Order: sequence, then structure tokens, then C-alpha cells
Amino acid sequence: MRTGQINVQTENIFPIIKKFLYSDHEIFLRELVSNAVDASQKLKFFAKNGEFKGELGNLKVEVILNNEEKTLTIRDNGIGMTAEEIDRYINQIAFSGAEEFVQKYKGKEGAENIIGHFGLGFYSAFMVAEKVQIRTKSFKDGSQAVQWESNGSPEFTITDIEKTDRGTDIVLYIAEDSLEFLEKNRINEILTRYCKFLPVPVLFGTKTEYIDSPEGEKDEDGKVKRVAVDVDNQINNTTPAWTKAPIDLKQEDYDSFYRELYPMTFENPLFHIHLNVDYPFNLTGILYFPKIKENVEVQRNKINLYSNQVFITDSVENIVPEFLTLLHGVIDSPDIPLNVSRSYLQSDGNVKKISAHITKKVADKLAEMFKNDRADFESKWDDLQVFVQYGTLSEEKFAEKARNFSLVKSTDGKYYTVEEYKDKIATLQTDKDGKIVVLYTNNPELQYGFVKKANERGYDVLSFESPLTPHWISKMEQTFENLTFARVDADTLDKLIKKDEEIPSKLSKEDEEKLKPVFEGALKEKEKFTVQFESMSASESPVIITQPEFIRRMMEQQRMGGGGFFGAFPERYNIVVNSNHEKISEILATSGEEQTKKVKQLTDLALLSQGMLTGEALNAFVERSMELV
Ligand SMILES: Nc1ncnc2c1ncn2[C@@H]1O[C@H](COP(=O)(O)OP(=O)(O)OP(=O)(O)O)[C@@H](O)[C@H]1O
Repeated sequence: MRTGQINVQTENIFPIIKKFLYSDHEIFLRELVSNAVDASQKLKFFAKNGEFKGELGNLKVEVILNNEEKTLTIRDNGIGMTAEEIDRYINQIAFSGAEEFVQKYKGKEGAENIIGHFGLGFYSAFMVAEKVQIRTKSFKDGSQAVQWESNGSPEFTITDIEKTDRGTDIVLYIAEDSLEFLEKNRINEILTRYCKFLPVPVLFGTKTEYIDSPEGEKDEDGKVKRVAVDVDNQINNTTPAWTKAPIDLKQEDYDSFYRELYPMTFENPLFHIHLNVDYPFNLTGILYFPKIKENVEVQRNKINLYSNQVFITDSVENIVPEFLTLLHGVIDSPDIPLNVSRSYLQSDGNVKKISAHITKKVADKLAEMFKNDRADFESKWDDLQVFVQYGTLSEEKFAEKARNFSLVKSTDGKYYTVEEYKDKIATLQTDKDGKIVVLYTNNPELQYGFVKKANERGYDVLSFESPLTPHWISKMEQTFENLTFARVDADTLDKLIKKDEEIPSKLSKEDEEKLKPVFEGALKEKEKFTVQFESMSASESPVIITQPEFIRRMMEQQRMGGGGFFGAFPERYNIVVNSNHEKISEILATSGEEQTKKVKQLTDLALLSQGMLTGEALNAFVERSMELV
């Protein structure tokens, strides 16, 4: 056996770093600005610690474009570097000065605010630059300013230079294939994306502001003139709401931060949760509950992930459970590993803990709102239900808690928990097998007649509008014993809630055999329908069209994806003829064309009341009806 050490050749590895360090080249700016922020934070830390006794001055990061020289400079007045430090931190790839700093000062307040970790970020400059200079002067007394320069080959030069101010300039000579990074708008866009909430002011150029004339000049009306002045264009808000204590924030502050995050959104969120954990992991953030309407996808993926106020990503699918991606807001955690592949994230221990924590917080918040102010909770329910149902379906832990605050809404506008509702309908809506049957409609307009008939019998009908209803119902049937759901038009009421008493039929078997083909003949797409006779009360409609609950649910689940059967499920309906209705007896007494016409009219009326009569059939119906008049 032989052991050895794999030999890494810098000449070979360097081009790889340059090209593949990050898939997105624009990231270089985030990395360099983060380093500049770190340099400022370290100096602040040293000042507090007594290691730095000079003037901190205005700590800031400037981004400067020079189109003539084709350079982009990132300037800070932070700690700077000595020649030895450049050797240590820059000339050794993957040796992170930031990590070293955090380790060295572990436990001291402020030390954890450092962004860097891996010792690679600086080299991302070579993704867009053909030459990079570091011009730097350390904060340490009597330091000599130095310039490091490299053209992207592993060779570099270090020379002493004249530089009076403390801090570092990183000068990028932008490469021919990356000229977009010399465009003002492009740089502005990148800075706004990644640096919007960094803790040290980031300045890029100037902008025009209008102020009262400093000389007090007046206009014709005698009012103080407004004059244009050029001011520094500061990209960031250094103290975003999530970094503050909840006690220091009012509702308006949360609302205005929401608008800062989503300038194009005009609706205020329903409510928010302020996250603030420091053990066993670090997590801060604010999650907002938007009003979730039918169109779920539009709302999705608006949570921004930050690490120490540096924007990382707005796709958090692998970090939080799927249903939480419907929420909006910010999560900031330095404990989420950022340089690992996204698919690996899910199995990361910290990510799992963070994810479980957020799920619990969200469920607790909803439970608390339900308990403290039920009326208010009910007023928000219509906008919340998709979210709660989604959570119930996808996260067992959430489902357990949500059971106590998941509401159902009756067609008369009242809200109940499932448990409460079960008790309410138990007396009248228990069938002969002891099952409590929940009747519901997903379209009170269209199923108006069915709802009315059910109400006349003393039955209650729920109104479900959420697109997740078919899945959620199945889940409830598994959760609550003896509970079953049926859409109000799934069958006749006698069949939906079967009781012991049977109503005798006015038609004999022979009568039914005689009429059946007449009804079948009245239908255009015969294969979709099954004609059946039922002895219902005489006050029910003569003909009803129903769609078996089972078939409809399968079709709905199939349409939504997931669950249900393989392959396409055929569309099927029942034409239910009420054998006790006087019109049916009348039809039986007639024959020939008159009989056919009457049957046609009745089936068309049934189709019409289900919204199923269209096109040519509808036109024929209208014409036939006119004739009758
Ligand atoms: N503007 C700067 N001022 C002072 N020191 C700097 C500056 N930029 C980089 N450094 C030093 O160089 C080191 C290496 O930087 P680099 O960006 O490569 O890695 P990092 O910041 O440690 O980690 P990451 O790869 O996560 O960014 C830093 O840790 C820091 O010590």
C-alpha cells in the first residue's frame, strides 16, 4: 500500500475557479462589496475592542465606474491590508481571513457579523476582469500602502504605493466579454438586488434631489424656491425592519417594509410573523401572509433569503417546506450553508431545524390568532384557507395543529371548525350506517337549486371555493372518524344521506322499462349518461342530473395533479328520473311524438340547471320552448 497527497497545480485550478466559481457572473459584485462591508465591520469591532484608537469616520463602501479606463472600483475605508496580510489572505486561495477572524474573536459581540467564510469570494473578480488591482493601506499605525496586481494568471506583483487614506480599492479592469459591467444601469440593478439591506452604506454615483433653496430664494408667489442638488446615491437601507426588535416596530413599519421589499405590490399583507432565534441556530426575519387567491403560482417564491443582510436568493424551495413558499418576506440566517448544491440543502441539519422551526411558528401564530380574536380570524379565513389547506396536506406536524383552527364556511356565511360542524349537523345528517354526511357546493350560483332543496330538508351545505378542496376533503375523511363529504349535486338527497324509511314508487318495473329508452333517446352524448329511476318525494324535481362523488373527485384530483387514478377518467353522469313526480306519470300516459317532446324538454331543463346545455342543443331548447308558449 502507498499513501500520497493529491497535487493541485495552481495553473490548472485557476481557470476553473475563474469560470465556474459561480454560475452567475454578476455575483462578483456581491462578493467584493461584502468583503468591503466586512472590512468596515471589522474596524468597528476593533474600535469597540480598543484595538483601534483612531477616528472611524464615515464608514462606507463606494462603487465607482470609469468608462474611459474601463474600470470598476470597489472602495472602502475599513481595515485595509498590509503586504503580509495580502500574502496570507489573497495569495492563498481558499484561506479565509473572514473565517479566521470569526474563530479568533468567537463569542465577542459583533464578531458574528462577518459575511465571508470560504476564502474564494475575491477571486470571483476574475470572472469579469482581465486584470485586478488591490490598492490598500492597513489601519495599523505606520503601515505602508501596497498594490497587488494580477492578470488572472497565477502570477502577481506587489509594490509599495502612495495612498494616504486607510482602506482598500479593488480595481477591476473589465474584460472584453464582460463590458455589460461598465453600464451604469446594470451595476445599479445588481447592487439593488444584492446589497439593498447591507449594514454599511453602499454608494453608487449621485442622484438629483429637490430641496428648499439654501439661500432662501423665493419664487413669484413668495414661496421658498425648490432647487435641484446632486446627492450621494445610497443603494441600501442599513437597518431593515427584520434586524430591529419587534418591540420597536409598529404595524406601519411592517407595512412599509413590505412595500420596500415588493414595490410593485399595492395590497397590504394579512399579518406577519417576526422571527428571532439565536439558539440552537441563528435566524431572524419577517414572514408576511399575503391574501392568497385562486392563482397560487403567482404568489409563490417571494421569500428572500439573506445571510447577514447580504441577499442570497429568492428561491427558497429547498429551505422551507413547500407550503411556506406561499408566504412573503425575508429570512436571514448565517447558518444556512450557501456554497453547497441546492439539492443537498434539504438534508442539512441546520436547514431541517430552521424549516421545522418556521413551520411551528407559523402554526402557533395561526392558533393564537384563532384563540385571541375569532371574529378577526374568520374575517381573514377566505384569504387564508388555501395556505392552511396546503399546509395540512403537505406537513403532518402542521396538520395536527391546523385541525383546531381550520374552518369551514356554511352557505349561510357562518364559520365552524370541523369538530364544531360535525356536532352541528350530527342530528339531521347522520345516515343509516352512522356516517355523518357533510354536504358541500363548490359553486353556490351554479348549484343553487341543489342547495335550496337540501336546505328545505333542514340540511346544511358548506361552501368550498379553494382549488385544493378535493384533496383536503379526502384528508379530513381520514382524520375524522365517521365523517364523509358529498357534493350537493352528487346524487339525490335520499341517496346522499340514506335513511331507513323507503318511499314507495308509483311506477312499476314495466313502466320504467318503457320510459327508459325514451329518456336515453333524448340525450345527445348517450355514452356519458346512465338513466335510472328513483322513488323520491313528489316535491323533488322530475329529472335531475348528478355526477357520482367518487368519479368527480377522481377527475378533479387528476386535473390538479397527484392522487387519483392513472390515465384519463371518463366523464360520467346520472340522469335520475323521479318516479313519483306527477309529470312523469303524465308522460307515461302519453305516447309518440308528444311523449318524446316532453321527455326532451325535461332532460334539457335538468341539463340547463347544471349549466350543461350549450350550443346547438341550447338553441333547439329555446326554439322548442317558444313553440310551447
Ligand atoms: N476590501 C477588503 N479589505 C480588507 N481585507 C479584505 C478585503 N477583501 C478581502 N480581504 C481579505 O481577503 C480575504 C479573502 O477574501 P475572499 O473574499 O476571497 O474570502 P472570504 O471573504 O474570507 O470568504 P468568501 O469566499 O465567503 O467571500 C478576506 O477574508 C479578508 O481577510
